Amino acid sequence: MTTTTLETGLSLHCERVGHVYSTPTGDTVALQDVTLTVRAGETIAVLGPSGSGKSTLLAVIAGLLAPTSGQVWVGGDEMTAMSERELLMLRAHRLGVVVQDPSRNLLPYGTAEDNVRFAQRGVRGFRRASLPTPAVLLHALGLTHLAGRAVGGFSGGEQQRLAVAMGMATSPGLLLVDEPTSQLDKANRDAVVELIAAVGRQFGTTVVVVTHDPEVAERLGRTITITQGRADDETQHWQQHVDVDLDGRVQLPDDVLRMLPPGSRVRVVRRPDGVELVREDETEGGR
Ligand SMILES: Nc1ncnc2c1ncn2[C@@H]1O[C@H](COP(=O)(O)OP(=O)(O)OP(=O)(O)O)[C@@H](O)[C@H]1O
Repeated sequence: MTTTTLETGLSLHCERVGHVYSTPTGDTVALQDVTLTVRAGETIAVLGPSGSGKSTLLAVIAGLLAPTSGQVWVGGDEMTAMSERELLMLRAHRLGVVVQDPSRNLLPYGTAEDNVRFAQRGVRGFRRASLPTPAVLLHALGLTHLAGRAVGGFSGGEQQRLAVAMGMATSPGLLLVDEPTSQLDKANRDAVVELIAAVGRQFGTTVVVVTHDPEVAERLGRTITITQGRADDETQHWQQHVDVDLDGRVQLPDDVLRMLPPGSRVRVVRRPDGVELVREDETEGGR
């Protein structure tokens, strides 16, 4: 039987992650209580304005920055409990990072193929044999026709696509991409976003894309919004803790109150493990 050592998508979970930058002029709270979950193989966008904490969050998930509070799990392993050596191994073999500004990811005098090969240089032994070849990666990013061309002359969109190919070169389980479209026109932006989503699907990779552009986020499926260091992960809303006060009252979360406005009538359905609140429509009200 042939066994494959290729990484399949890794799940990601951040639990109450916070980060404070301490400088001689004072502290900046960049992240506060960020809790989010990304399923294995899922592609998501982290959307937020400049200064909201997106790059800090990406650096924490990439293991490049230790959060000042909270925990991060990648593929079920607690990253925030790892030694430097373990983190190094995780970054080398299981994570792919594409930093902002594509040229910072590339060697300008090499060809596209050289660049991908260079990104694979650290992978040795039996794992090396199971990596996708430069030709396969360049094809996945629509760059086959440029494989032998020096990347110094590439357009912005071509450089960005190659940067993604390099991020995927070690066959990571989790690909982190920082602002992949900030320097592109609309047509190139849409093409790059579509290709990022497509390589995620093709290789089963979990992909997190940081962007300030709502149209980019929209094209990537699920969006986690980050504002002033706080993340709003809509999937977390499905499970939220509320307290029953001493008089037996419960303060419902705002989004639930929009479904069940104050004064509305609800049916309380008893379940073995709790209760369910079901809105009674006007027509059902008298039943
Ligand atoms: N090395 C640092 N030292 C001090 N403060 C920092 C540092 N890096 C970021 N910050 C501050 O932390 C906050 C979050 O910055 P971050 O770069 O994570 O935001 P961002 O959403 O990625 O912004 P941008 O899109 O402009 O890169 C900002 O107030 C920023 O000024």
